[in-house]
Amino acid sequence: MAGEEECVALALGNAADLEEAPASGNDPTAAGDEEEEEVRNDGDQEGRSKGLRKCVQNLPWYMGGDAFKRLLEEQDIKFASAKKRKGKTVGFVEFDVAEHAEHAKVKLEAMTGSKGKKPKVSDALPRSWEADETGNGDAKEENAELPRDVSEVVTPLASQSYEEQLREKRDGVATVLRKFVRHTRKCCVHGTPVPEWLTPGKEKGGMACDFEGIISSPVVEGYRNKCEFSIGFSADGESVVGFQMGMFRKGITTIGNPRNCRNVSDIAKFYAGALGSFIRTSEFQVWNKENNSGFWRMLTVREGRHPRTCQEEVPMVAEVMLVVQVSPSGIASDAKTKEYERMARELSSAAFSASPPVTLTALLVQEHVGVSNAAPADAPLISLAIPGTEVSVQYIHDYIGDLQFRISPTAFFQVNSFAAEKLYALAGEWAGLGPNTLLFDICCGTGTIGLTLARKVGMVVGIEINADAVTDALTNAKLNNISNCRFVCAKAEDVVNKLLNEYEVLPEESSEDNAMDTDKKRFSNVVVIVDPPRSGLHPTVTKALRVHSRLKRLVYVSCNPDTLIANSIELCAPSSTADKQKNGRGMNIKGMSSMGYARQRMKNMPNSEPFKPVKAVAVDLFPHTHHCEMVMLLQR
Ligand SMILES: C[S@@+](CC[C@H](N)C(=O)[O-])C[C@H]1O[C@@H](n2cnc3c(N)ncnc32)[C@H](O)[C@@H]1O
Repeated sequence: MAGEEECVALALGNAADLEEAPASGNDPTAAGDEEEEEVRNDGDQEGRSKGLRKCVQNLPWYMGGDAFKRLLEEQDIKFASAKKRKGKTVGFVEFDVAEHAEHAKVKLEAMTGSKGKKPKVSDALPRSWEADETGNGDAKEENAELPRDVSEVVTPLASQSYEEQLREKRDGVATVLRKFVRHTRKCCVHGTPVPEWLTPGKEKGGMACDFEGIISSPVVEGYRNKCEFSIGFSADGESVVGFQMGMFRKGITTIGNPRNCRNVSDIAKFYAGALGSFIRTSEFQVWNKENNSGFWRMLTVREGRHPRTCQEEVPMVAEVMLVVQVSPSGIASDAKTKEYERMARELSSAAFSASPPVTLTALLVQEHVGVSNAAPADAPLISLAIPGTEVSVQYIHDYIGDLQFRISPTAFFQVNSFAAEKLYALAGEWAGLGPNTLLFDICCGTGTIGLTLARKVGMVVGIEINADAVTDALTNAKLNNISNCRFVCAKAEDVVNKLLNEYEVLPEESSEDNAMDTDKKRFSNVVVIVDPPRSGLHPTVTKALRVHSRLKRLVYVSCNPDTLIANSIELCAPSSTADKQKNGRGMNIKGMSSMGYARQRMKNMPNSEPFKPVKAVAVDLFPHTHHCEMVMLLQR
């Protein structure tokens, strides 16, 4: 999933969701696996509701240490917290006296903020239960930035017909295919010959290749098989399980009830409600994003379908996994354990007494103390016994076509299984596979793409960074009696070059009867399918693919058309005759778009035969949102 952005819209709050398009109003920058830094003043937080709380964007991060704190102290400013994500910094500061607030605002705005931008000081969005105390009137009325319902944030296209949504996404992908031409042409400097595809005629509409439009999702309501809910305060100050009402970096921390979100399933809504009811009886606090305190942080609901319910309007769900993320610091171990057991009893009782009863297959707690909800893949997972069931498991199963897939809590799986079937079938068709093909599935997750195509090829080599996903992929091969797959747990950038060169690929004409010989590692052709996270492929991977001359066919699948095009510039731009830059030195990438950066990286690309874009298509995996998957075939 592909997924995940930094796309315009808002993302789910977990690292896994970097790879997929968002379902929630969490800050996309919060979803990343990027480094985060925190400055926190653990001092007096009392009285914050009646003080003057300000949100500072573009905080001068270089002052994040002592100098900034000193300035704040001089002004008698209470510094709640600040976070740095992807170079953007947001802080919350609080004053007792309006005069101090004005004075500090002037001082802060006179500084140079992060990335050279001016700090912007605005009122932190008041929450309605604070309104009376601050004398600001009804916070909800005043706060034009806060949407009326979280569904406006999570499913911004929901008010349009599905046809209109598809048109909008199709046009968006057509636009990036035009940008592809413009940016790649800019790489043709110093007399570099311009390939024909860079001067597309009118029939191509200025696009780099044939564009086959958009494939619709077979299911458009409640299609998500995975939802990551934040736990926090609603606008009324109630503890709630739902989605963030806007971006944290805009000062929005309020959580909205997901009841009107059309992409969320009834089961996910049911469990968000059930956990919400439970935490309102808990002595432990919900997570407060402004000062990074509290216990209950997130709920992930994952669903696996019954076999053979594919393409039905309402998916029949056979298995459900719940992962509740908590921040356990400072809580005694036995108090925690008791609360986990109480939660297991409450959730299972709610599920079994619902009419009709709701499935519950696996219940886990993820303990994570970091600032962002994006827990590392190895954050401790505690499996809870579900009362009334004999065994506790840590995974669920879903189906792609007639293959069964085991899915572990942190493993990626496309969130719209029905539409994913269409996506994988198309990728396989375009890959032009045969019995002598060696297929690389780069960023393979639980092995979905490789395993669904394994019977058409000689051998599949999958590469995946998440160890649990690789264990799932190996299990999935066995579950489906597939024996010609190898799955390697590694960063693709660390192993792709070595793996590509490990197998002998003989040209078709010289191939003998035994050209496909997995023991001797000989094949007659090699094909690569890549399906990276939203950030795209690492430059080492694009370089390895480009310089591997035996690779003639590459299918790129992505939930982020921008990074797909950026990587395709590196794969398809003609080699320049100009001197190569050394190690990217001298590059000033500040504020550069992904495509601009790709053009810069082209300057380091060794001379090699470029690929040519042949055709592209969009596949709508995320109805009601701005997102879609894109597939492009590159050949040479
Ligand atoms: C969009 S998902 C695609 C997964 C799979 N193809 C599917 O459709 O289910 C991207 C996958 O890339 C993996 N990933 C992220 N960075 C990676 C890297 N540097 N090397 C290898 N895999 C990576 C993620 O863990 C995730 O499973």
